[in-house]
Amino acid sequence: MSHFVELDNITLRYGGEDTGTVALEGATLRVARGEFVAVVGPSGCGKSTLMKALSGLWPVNAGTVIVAGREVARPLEIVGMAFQNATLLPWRTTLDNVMLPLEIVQPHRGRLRRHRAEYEARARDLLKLVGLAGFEQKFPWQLSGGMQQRASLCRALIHEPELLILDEPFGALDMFTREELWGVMQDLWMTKRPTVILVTHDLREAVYLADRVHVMSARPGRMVHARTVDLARPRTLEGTYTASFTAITQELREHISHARAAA
Ligand SMILES: Nc1ncnc2c1ncn2[C@@H]1O[C@H](COP(=O)(O)OP(=O)(O)OP(=O)(O)O)[C@@H](O)[C@H]1O
Repeated sequence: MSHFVELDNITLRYGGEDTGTVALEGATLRVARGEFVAVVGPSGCGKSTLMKALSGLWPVNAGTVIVAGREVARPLEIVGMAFQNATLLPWRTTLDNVMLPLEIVQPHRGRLRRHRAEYEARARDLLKLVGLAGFEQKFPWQLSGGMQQRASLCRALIHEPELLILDEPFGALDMFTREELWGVMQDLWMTKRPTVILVTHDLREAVYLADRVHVMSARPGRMVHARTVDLARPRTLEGTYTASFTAITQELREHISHARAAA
């Protein structure tokens, strides 16, 4: 069966052959369409690098990257991204920040002028879904960090990307806000069903959100363990304290400890 995302035996090196840093070596990851996958691993193991390879932002030295049946050779347009910092443009309102990808990505770019009302309604719907109704005309600096991150999730989804890459999107937030946004993210995913790849340091976050969690080795990174999370959805915060949930986080923790010790 061909998967929506196929990273096969990737090697990626920053810098020259002799002096460079080998960030990934023999990394393989397959994700089916509509799946939610999390990637965890020791610090500096190459998680963000894997996302750069996947999105076409950085070319690989060996191996293949295939998304939606096509080899990735340049930055992908069917991808939405959100990072640790919300990176909203301070001079744009929340609504205009969310609509930004529509000004860049085709076919929306060509349609935006004539169909602005339709697109604006889509942006307002998304903002409502994440609890930001009424904040459309506020500027980023008038929002809390958690609200900015909600807006950045809307921006990542506005062009209805088939693939959503989330690199530590909740990492800079306090624990309560982070937990709240897990629920928001789960709702967004259950409503829109994009394929999601989430990089995180937080094992509770990974298990709460993902269908499957992949553990990477220390650098040079490759996949060393995959754990299916077969807990019913929608998942709840209370559920993260049950024995079946903590058994999974514990198992993942042990794999990460081994990966760190082997470094
Ligand atoms: N642009 C770059 N040039 C040179 N080396 C880089 C570059 N980006 C990352 N690296 C190195 O590649 C390795 C993997 O980095 P990467 O950011 O992918 O790890 P990570 O697993 O996401 O880290 P963390 O968990 O700390 O966020 C690290 O040793 C890092 O220093």
